[in-house]
Amino acid sequence: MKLSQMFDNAPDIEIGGLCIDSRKVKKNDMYFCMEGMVHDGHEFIDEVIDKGAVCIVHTKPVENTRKGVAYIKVENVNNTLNILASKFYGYPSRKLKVFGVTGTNGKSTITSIIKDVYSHFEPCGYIGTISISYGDVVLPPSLTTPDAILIHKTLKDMLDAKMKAVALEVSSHGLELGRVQSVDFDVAIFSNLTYDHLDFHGTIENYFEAKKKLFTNLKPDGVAVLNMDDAYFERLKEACSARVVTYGIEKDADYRGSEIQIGTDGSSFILYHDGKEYPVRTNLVAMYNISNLLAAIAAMAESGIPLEEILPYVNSLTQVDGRMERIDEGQLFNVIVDFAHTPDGLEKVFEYAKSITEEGHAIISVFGSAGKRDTKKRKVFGEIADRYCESIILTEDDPRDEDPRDIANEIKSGIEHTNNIFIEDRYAAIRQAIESANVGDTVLILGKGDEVFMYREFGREPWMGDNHVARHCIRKYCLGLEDDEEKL
Ligand SMILES: CC(=O)N[C@H]1[C@@H](OP(=O)(O)OP(=O)(O)OC[C@H]2O[C@@H](n3ccc(=O)[nH]c3=O)[C@H](O)[C@@H]2O)O[C@H](CO)[C@@H](O)[C@@H]1O[C@H](C)C(=O)N[C@@H](C)C(=O)N[C@H](CCC(=O)O)C(=O)O
Ligand SMILES: Nc1ncnc2c1ncn2[C@@H]1O[C@H](COP(=O)(O)OP(=O)(O)OP(=O)(O)O)[C@@H](O)[C@H]1O
Repeated sequence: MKLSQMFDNAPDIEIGGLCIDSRKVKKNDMYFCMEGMVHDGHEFIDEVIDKGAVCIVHTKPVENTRKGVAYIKVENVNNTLNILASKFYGYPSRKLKVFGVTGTNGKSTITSIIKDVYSHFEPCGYIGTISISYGDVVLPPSLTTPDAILIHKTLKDMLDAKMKAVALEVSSHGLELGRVQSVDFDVAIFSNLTYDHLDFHGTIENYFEAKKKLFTNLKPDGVAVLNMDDAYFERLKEACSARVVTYGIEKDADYRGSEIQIGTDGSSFILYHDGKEYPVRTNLVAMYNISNLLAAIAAMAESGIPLEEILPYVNSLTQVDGRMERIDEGQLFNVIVDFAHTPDGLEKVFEYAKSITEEGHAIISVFGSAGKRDTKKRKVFGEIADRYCESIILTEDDPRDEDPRDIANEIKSGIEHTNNIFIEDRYAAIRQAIESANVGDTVLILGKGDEVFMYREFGREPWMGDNHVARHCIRKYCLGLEDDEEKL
């Protein structure tokens, strides 16, 4: 695209690509000087020109301008980036049905359900914590919500691959840092808001204000799908200029789940909508997943897919890796791997574990808490686990440059009654939990979900994955089966 098509009175330079990171700049790129928390993009102007950038978008004065390079001074680099990223890739979000999901917990689950079910009607892609995926393409995730350039580029690639819709996870960081400003959302879904990310947002009020942006920026003919059971429902509803549709379990929502039966391998409930009753059977378990499912059902139904056609598919949903993932190798106790890493997530998973563990049997949990992230939640994790568990094994979870033992001690400060030990090595901790389980017990391995890396002081190190380790330990140490450790 020519620079003159982007800005009035700009020279006719051909722009090959857009870039916000000097380390990734290519010849003929346009570089946007973003001011971040650590660096100021203006620092890298010379470097990017040396690498072949032909246009610099900036706010601060630039000394030593160079011939053959266009300098575009703007009021706000991020706003310009968002407008141009969408334009450069041909406004792809306007041509796709875009489902945006935000909330503290449940984003990956709700988007995965939408991608899974909606794909039976029209090809649907996914962008989020787990991956970027569409058609046969599965790419590793960048961030939960990537930067504006990657989002619009990916949406264009999805269009080229004949996708008609996309389910996009929208994190509070993504909203606060303006990564989705020019995404044309059709449906905005809210799961819940509880304590998280206060290291970044400072206060829960700021955190709410960030989440709210998805709804205040929603186009008037869009649909906001809101959780009526959540404490922030009323405030969010007031902030919406688009049509609001509600879902819930406790309140009389537009899509209401009731008479809910939760089992170990599936659940059932009655869906009440528009004066009609629909019996629903799903392979999802845990009460919070019924809420996630209702959100996804409401979003798809409001997009024009009849409920009668959606519901048959919710009993064979693809397992979302590491989210309430049941590990069953034929052992006589429950093993669940889950991504719970917020107080509310932990509480909900323990509630479910309690509901499936008969009186007289134990809940054994293995978890830690991430280094250099939201340190206040550590003690709270201890307090929650203390209320539900018979045994707690504290271990490493993305320690970064903190000592996992110190993190464990902070968690320990919330544990008053329950037996607990610290085993630094996560593999050894999982093995210990599995070897100590008796018939009828429930082992919960929490915090890392499907992640196959561990953040240490030097960066990411490969991690075998909680689900693989759990499966291996059950086979090897409980069932006495041969298990190829190479496969881990
Ligand atoms: C807190 C946060 O979100 N930080 C994001 C932010 O970083 P920053 O402000 O520190 O950027 P910076 O390093 O100061 O750099 C400023 C600018 O200079 C550029 N730069 C920097 C260095 C250099 O050598 N050359 C260069 O051009 C950078 O590309 C950037 O454009 O802008 C960067 C560029 O877009 C992001 O990569 C970075 O995400 C970091 C990696 C991150 O870990 N973010 C996490 C916390 C995040 O966003 N998480 C949410 C989900 C959270 C959840 O729900 O769990 C997500 O959506 O993934
Ligand atoms: N509706 C919900 N209410 C409370 N907790 C939930 C809910 N849905 C999921 N969880 C918990 O949160 C964990 C993460 O779920 P999920 O990945 O769907 O959320 P997320 O919002 O995408 O989180 P992240 O962005 O950190 O990946 C689950 O493993 C579960 O423990």
